Amino acid sequence: MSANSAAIRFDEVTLGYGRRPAVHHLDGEIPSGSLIAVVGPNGAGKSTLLKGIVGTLKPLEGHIRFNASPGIAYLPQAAEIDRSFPLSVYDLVAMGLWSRSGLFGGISRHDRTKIEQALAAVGLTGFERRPISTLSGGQMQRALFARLLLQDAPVILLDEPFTAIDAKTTADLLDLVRRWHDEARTVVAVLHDLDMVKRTFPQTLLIAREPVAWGETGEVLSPENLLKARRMVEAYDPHADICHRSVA
Ligand SMILES: Nc1ncnc2c1ncn2[C@@H]1O[C@H](COP(=O)(O)OP(=O)(O)OP(=O)(O)O)[C@@H](O)[C@H]1O
Repeated sequence: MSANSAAIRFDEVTLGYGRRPAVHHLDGEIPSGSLIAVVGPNGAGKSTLLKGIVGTLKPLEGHIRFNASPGIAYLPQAAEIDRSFPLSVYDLVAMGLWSRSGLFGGISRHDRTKIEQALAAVGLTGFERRPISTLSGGQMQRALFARLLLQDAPVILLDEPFTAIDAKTTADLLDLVRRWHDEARTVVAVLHDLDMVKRTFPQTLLIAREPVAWGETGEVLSPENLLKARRMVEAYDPHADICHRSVA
């Protein structure tokens, strides 16, 4: 992927449920290799945006386009992950290889080494046989990051990856995010901790059912923009139909 090309391009995208738009007037691009935070009030449409990028939600209007062969690794919000599923930590992490080896491709010696390395990278060596239902929230998030490591995708989407995660685990996992950025992967993370965003994410998209500001984090997270975003979400009509406002 070339340095300044768009990893993801939005053409006047509307995303929603049924015919109700949740995010609209999304027009712009995320350059390849970006480390970008998506922030906004509750209900602003952040998770909806990630689902649109992953493809689990088809745009009601407009198009989302990718640089050739996107390859997306996606970490949903913790609440959306079923931890009662009878799966060991090892098998959960090994699932990261499926996109390339296929479900029945078998695990080679080389794969085993990679799985062990991923477990070591997140500090879970020794947890291989543990059922995921017995992990703490932080340990589960470490296992999910190990799976992301194995997916080896050029685009990584993280939905509130550090919510209810302690400082040590957050610091360890943020190191992996920085490593992905250094490897020129495109990382898009939904976050609520604005201090963390300012410290770690050079780019930010502030969203309130539509983009409010998009660009350098320091400029985007101004008190004026944050106030505007809050007012826009509060004023949004949840029963509104698709809006065909033209983009001037
Ligand atoms: N499956 C669904 N069906 C109908 N409406 C939905 C669905 N999922 C989300 N919505 C609505 O879409 C809007 C945007 O929700 P979304 O979860 O994307 O917001 P968010 O910015 O991620 O919020 P939070 O910070 O609270 O996680 C909300 O009004 C929400 O109620």
